[in-house]
Amino acid sequence: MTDPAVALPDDGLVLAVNSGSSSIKFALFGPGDSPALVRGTLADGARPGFEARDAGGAVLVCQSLAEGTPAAAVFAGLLDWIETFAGAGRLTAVGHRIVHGGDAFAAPVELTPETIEALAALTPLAPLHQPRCLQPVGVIAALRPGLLQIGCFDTAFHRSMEPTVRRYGLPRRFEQLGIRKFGFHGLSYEHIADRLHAMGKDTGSPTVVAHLGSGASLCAMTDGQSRDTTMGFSVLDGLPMATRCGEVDPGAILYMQRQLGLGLAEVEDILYHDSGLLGVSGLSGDMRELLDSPDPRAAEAVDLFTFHVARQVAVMASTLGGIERLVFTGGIGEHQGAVRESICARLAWLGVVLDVEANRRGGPSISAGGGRVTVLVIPADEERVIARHVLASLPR
Ligand SMILES: Nc1ncnc2c1ncn2[C@@H]1O[C@H](COP(=O)(O)OP(=O)(O)O)[C@@H](O)[C@H]1O
Ligand SMILES: CC(=O)OP(=O)(O)O
Ligand SMILES: [Mg+2]
Repeated sequence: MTDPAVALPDDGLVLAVNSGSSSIKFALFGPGDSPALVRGTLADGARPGFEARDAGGAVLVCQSLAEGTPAAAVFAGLLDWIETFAGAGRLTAVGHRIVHGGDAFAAPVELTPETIEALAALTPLAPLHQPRCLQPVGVIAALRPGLLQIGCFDTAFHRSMEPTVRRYGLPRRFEQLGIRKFGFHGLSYEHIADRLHAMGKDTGSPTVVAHLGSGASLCAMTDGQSRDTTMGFSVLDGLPMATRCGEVDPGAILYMQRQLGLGLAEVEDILYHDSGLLGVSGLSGDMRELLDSPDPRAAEAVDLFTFHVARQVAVMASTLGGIERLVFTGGIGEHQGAVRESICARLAWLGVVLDVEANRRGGPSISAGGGRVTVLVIPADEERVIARHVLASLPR
């Protein structure tokens, strides 16, 4: 991107906003590649407000607002709090996770009216996510005109995938019309690649990273680059997720429409909002609630999830020609030892052997000595990658 006309002062701060399907996470960073000073979550809708904690996890602020408070008021509260907490004028730039960069956006970009319009035009490619990512950009632009905002793309990390990996078995003309695998969760995978490098790990080793959160996908990685991923043209493909279906025979979708008479909007709603863990259990899309439930349908939904994760790990290993390392990240990957355990049990044939005690403690290394595959748990930190991209784009 062209250099924005803003430099980061020595006491400048960058706000990173990570808008996901089930949460908006944020973090504040100072200059240099150091951990966040403040982390928090923000919500609009039924329970609007925000909460922020310091680096040690102590609550700094917890602001609950009346139901129905618009997002603009919640962000206004956050920006005001940052000024009170850090001092007026220190916030120099805001970085945003933008889920879809399409073909045009391969690197972080300044969010101007023109680029925002181009990104909004990609909404049909990520109808659930793109508006959620762009809303805070518009809100902050209105609240703080002139504050530099930069977009960082989930899709960008996967541009290293080979043409054969990206291509679907459709007539060529559809590929020319842009129907191909894009892949998502790229900022999370970039963070894992950075961490593996910083931990002194051999990044050449064939590695499969499992980002298991509300949205879930796998990435096959070597040399810090994506070689394959389970999500595709849209965020529906691959693993069953909290409310999204994952891999489904396209014939079943045609059947729903032609034979069962469901309309397009109805089918779209089912695939994005009513499928996955929620759809199969009929109870919840939240893994914590399913693991706590005595209902057999909850166990069936968890089984479907671990079955598909293990199955797709083998698919990723096939692209890489082997697997030497498996990394768990994301809310489920970091916090649900029981889910990791059943995924790893299904992968024993690949040489995955878990150290049960280490897995209970949560890692970072959770594989047993004799296994052929090193298994790690590394916390997701898309916010840090966003902040690093923002800092790299500011003139010194
Ligand atoms: N501290 C935790 N303990 C147990 N499970 C958790 C925890 N945090 C998140 N999860 C699980 O992770 C999932 C949400 O993951 P997360 O990565 O936060 O989602 P997203 O970023 O996609 O909004 C939920 O299924 C939730 O049950
Ligand atoms: C791409 C995607 O699925 O994101 P999230 O996990 O935030 O839903
Ligand atoms: Mg997330």
